[in-house]
Amino acid sequence: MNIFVINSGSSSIKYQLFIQGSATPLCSGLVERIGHSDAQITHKYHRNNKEDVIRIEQPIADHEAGMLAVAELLTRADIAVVQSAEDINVVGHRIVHGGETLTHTTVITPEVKDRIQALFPMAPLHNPGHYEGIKVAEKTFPEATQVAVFDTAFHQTLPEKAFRYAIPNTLYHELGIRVYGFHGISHQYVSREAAHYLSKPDAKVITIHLGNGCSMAAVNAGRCIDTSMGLTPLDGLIMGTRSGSIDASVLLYLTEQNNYTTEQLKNLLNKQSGMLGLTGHNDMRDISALYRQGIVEAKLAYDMYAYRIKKFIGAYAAVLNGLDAIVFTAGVGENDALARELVCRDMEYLGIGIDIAKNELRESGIRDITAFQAKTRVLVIPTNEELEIARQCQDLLMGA
Ligand SMILES: Nc1ncnc2c1ncn2[C@@H]1O[C@H](COP(=O)(O)OP(=O)(O)O)[C@@H](O)[C@H]1O
Ligand SMILES: CC(=O)OP(=O)(O)O
Ligand SMILES: [Mg+2]
Repeated sequence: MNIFVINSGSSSIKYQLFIQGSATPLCSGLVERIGHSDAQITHKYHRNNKEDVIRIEQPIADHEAGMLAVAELLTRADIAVVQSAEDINVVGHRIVHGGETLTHTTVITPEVKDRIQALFPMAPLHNPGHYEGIKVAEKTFPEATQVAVFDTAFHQTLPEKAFRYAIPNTLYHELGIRVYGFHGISHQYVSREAAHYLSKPDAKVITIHLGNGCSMAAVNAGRCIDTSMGLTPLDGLIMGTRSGSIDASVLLYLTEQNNYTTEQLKNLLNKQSGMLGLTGHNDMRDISALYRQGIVEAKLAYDMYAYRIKKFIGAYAAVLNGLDAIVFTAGVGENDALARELVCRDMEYLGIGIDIAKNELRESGIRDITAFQAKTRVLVIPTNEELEIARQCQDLLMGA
């Protein structure tokens, strides 16, 4: 069985093709900077037992165009990862928002598609791209079983005291307004990897997923008990273009005093805020370069970014009533030593400290950057949402 996994984030599409049971993909790739004229596809595949890479730079207007380009690469005769589209048996899709009804990995039916579409307002940067991805995959791989794996599923174990908002009960019961939480596929994967690494199945772990979107989870013995995103992937940490937590009155103020429309507010908080709003850039590579040049906006933005994470670490150490490890993951978490250093600075009270030299090393695999004799382990664990999705597809279809 060949499983093709599609992970579309807000700014990128990642994909991997697995043979059932193998953790090493036949090919993998990344479409970056979707919506920009200098978008890029990096496609890696194996030929004659060695890895080849193709890089294509071309404008990619949206997720549909990105998906079409990927589908073409997969079956391109000169690469021949698969002979034809029929060789793909399963397509696993990452779906950010499953709401209250789509709580487990499931085969995609017309009804599932309708529900994903109905959730567009709750994941405006994501579910529309996923929906396009499903439509393209159905056309390109008509023989394959399409499977949805939800970012919200891992957070279904949150206790009610953690997932409810203190607003009238009817808004929860009638409209489903509650904390759902996101990046669950990643939090699940890295928290399990951390527990293995620590040889401690009942480990208390805080996972910190810092990509374009950023979120944290408190995981106790493999069960998620709290998380920083909410009804939508806007709440919590400061992100590339999203504000994270903000007093809801700011929105009322802007509406009443400055005539902002809901469309303007949506754009403001989702697309113009976060690191972009503070520095004019949303890619941490650009912002860290500015930080090192001493640009004050970049310094303040990094300090705010790290400070918000610190506050959640404190909160989650409290709700876990203990802490074995914190885990950094995703694009920023895995690559940005400065962000990790600022987060872990002055955290001795919680037993957190990092080895500055180890923090700067660039190595693949799990990295333990804990300072000598610090009580809480600080780990950098590369996430692999695609492998987690492939495993969940396999479990669903093989009945494991
Ligand atoms: N070497 C690096 N240093 C700092 N940040 C990086 C580096 N590489 C990638 N990033 C950051 O990772 C982000 C993308 O993370 P990723 O997890 O792939 O996000 P998403 O899934 O939301 O598209 C980029 O916006 C960039 O800021
Ligand atoms: C939920 C979310 O924000 O996802 P991503 O980080 O992939 O945009
Ligand atoms: Mg992501």
